[in-house]
Amino acid sequence: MHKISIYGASGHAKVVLDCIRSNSNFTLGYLFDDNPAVKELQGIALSTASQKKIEAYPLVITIGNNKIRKKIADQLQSVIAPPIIHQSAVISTTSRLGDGSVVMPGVILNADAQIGSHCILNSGAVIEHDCKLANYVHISPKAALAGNVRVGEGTQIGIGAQVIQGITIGKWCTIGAGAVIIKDVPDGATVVGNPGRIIK
Ligand SMILES: CC(=O)SCCNC(=O)CCNC(=O)[C@H](O)C(C)(C)COP(=O)(O)OP(=O)(O)OC[C@H]1O[C@@H](n2cnc3c(N)ncnc32)[C@H](O)[C@@H]1OP(=O)(O)O
Repeated sequence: MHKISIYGASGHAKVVLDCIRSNSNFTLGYLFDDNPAVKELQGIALSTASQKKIEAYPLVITIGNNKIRKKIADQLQSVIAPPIIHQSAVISTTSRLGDGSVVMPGVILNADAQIGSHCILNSGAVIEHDCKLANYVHISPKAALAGNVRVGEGTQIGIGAQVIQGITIGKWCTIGAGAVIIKDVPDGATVVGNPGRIIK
């Protein structure tokens, strides 16, 4: 079994811990958090993030906010963990997942999809064939991307949102909960509703 450390004692971390527990290849190494006031998560004691401990095992950054996850990843001098995949996820053998990415229960990742590093594919998300997601993307629970969708770095697709086939969504966008995206979305936009409209 390979030890994996996690950085960020958050609610998101609890689900990543479940993913680690569901996977016979991995067991928990250290658990870190920036906030010295946080002492434990689910009864697991936090470790002091000394460089020696940070480097001891490959790391997954368990911070849901995409910008903060990127900031921490840029700061840390550590080997990043291979993708952590809950055993209930259905992952095409022809798809690719970058290091530091996490795949929550019930995800479907279909043929030839390519997922960057430090991404979150959250519970029950569907990522169809040939989708391409850049680094630090978060696909929230039950969101669905049809075939050939492109998603730029740091973008969050909100819970239950749907994106039709062939759409390109830019970098650091926010797609609102339940939005239906039928047109390309420029970098940095916030889009809500059905059909999706830009509000920021
Ligand atoms: C495991 C987990 O928990 S993963 C986390 C999953 N979480 C999500 O998916 C959250 C997604 N976030 C949202 O949907 C948010 O509402 C956002 C980011 C789109 C907008 O948030 P804010 O920037 O704070 O916008 P705000 O709440 O001020 O709303 C602005 C306007 O958009 C509307 N609006 C906001 N969100 C939505 C939405 N999802 N669908 C339709 N309209 C919306 C508001 O009603 C408001 O309209 P008004 O100006 O006519 O009053």
